[in-house]
Amino acid sequence: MIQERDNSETGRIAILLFNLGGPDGPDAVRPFLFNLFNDPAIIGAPALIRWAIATLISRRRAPFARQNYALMGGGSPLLPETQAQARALEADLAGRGMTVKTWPVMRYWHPFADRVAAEVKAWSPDRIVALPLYPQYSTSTSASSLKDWAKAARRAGLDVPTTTLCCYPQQPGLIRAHAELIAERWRQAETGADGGPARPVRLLLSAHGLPKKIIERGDPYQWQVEQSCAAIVAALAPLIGRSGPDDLDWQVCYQSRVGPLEWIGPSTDAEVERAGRDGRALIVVPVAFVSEHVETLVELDIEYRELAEKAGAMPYYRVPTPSVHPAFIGGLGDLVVQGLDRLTASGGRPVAPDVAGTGCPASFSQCACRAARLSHA
Ligand SMILES: C=CC1=C(C)c2cc3[nH]c(cc4nc(cc5[nH]c(cc1n2)c(C)c5CCC(=O)O)C(CCC(=O)O)=C4C)c(C)c3C=C
Ligand SMILES: [Fe+2]
Ligand SMILES: [Fe+2]
Repeated sequence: MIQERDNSETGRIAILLFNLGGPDGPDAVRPFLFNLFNDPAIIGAPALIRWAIATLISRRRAPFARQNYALMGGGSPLLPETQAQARALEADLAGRGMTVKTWPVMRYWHPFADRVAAEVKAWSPDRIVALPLYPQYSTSTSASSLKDWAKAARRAGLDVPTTTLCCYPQQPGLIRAHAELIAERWRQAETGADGGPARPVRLLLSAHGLPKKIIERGDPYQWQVEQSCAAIVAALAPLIGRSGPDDLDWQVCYQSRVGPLEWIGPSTDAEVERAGRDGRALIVVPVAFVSEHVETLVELDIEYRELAEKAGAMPYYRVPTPSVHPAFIGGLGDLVVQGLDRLTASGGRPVAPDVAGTGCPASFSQCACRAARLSHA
């Protein structure tokens, strides 16, 4: 349901859309990788050792990563995708009578937080909404971006009442967008629309993985991914004429493993192979990304598709990310309105938590829903 606002009530609102960032050309691949591996949220070693590790890994990984980015024209589409989401969100909120300006803020490549903080200060907003484009909270993503922003805002002398959206693993618009996008592919798969005979279908809900030790330290990411997946399958079932989640063949799995550490599982590649052994067609859904980039356009569309062909898990359908799906953008709009309401109710200060019953497993310092005293949406 759209929540209406009138302009005089809301003032000038700056919305920050946080994401990871991606190289904008071949020369940017190595410095982008360096920035990523030099982040203490990714490699938790002392600064000098981390710098040396980041230098080494980025040098080694760059040629291989460059080949993947070359398959998308040399650079990442993540920034243009995020800019399209920013325009769509501005249009959604304009339709509710709100004056907003939206900035993408990237963690490891341009536009960096320092530049955006200077631009936001020059625009002179009355309030700021910090909205990570990560539905599921992780210390390695949302927390890293929010810390980076807090430092940049201090350096820029930007001191404006701010509401921070922690995470929204079950936000109804997000879930509906996923379910509708899956349902389209499901109908094609079940009718054998690609020319082949229809086979039983397995749904793989694939999220970016994380090293196990990050989860063991209390990061709520995996728990929230599982919450998203359960909600998506529950919303999907009636759209495809099933009685509920138990009436569907579905599996949560984790992609994009990097480095020698043990990562959470099951891995998406192992699940693709298992689907082949079980004689299943596959529908693969990226559940932790909200836009297209190397992990979807190369890893899911090329690498896992090839694996599925080899394993006999065909046909293989990849569901698009929520991107500018109206239900998803409307859901982001609702989150913005709810965040601003909390800020108003608290007179500009973070509000008392509504965390009872969320079951969030994170320790106090590790999930913004508690640290920033916000609730899960
Ligand atoms: C849910 C989102 C993400 C989590 C969690 C995450 C953790 C994480 N990532 C790496 C290492 C790499 N990630 C890379 C690309 C990449 N990662 C995400 C999202 C999450 N990462 C996105 C959206 C992208 C795409 C960037 C783009 O192209 O625009 C890469 C670079 C690609 C490559 O070389 O494979 C690396 C490296 C780690 C180590 C990690 C958790 C500790
Ligand atoms: Fe990543
Ligand atoms: Fe939490």
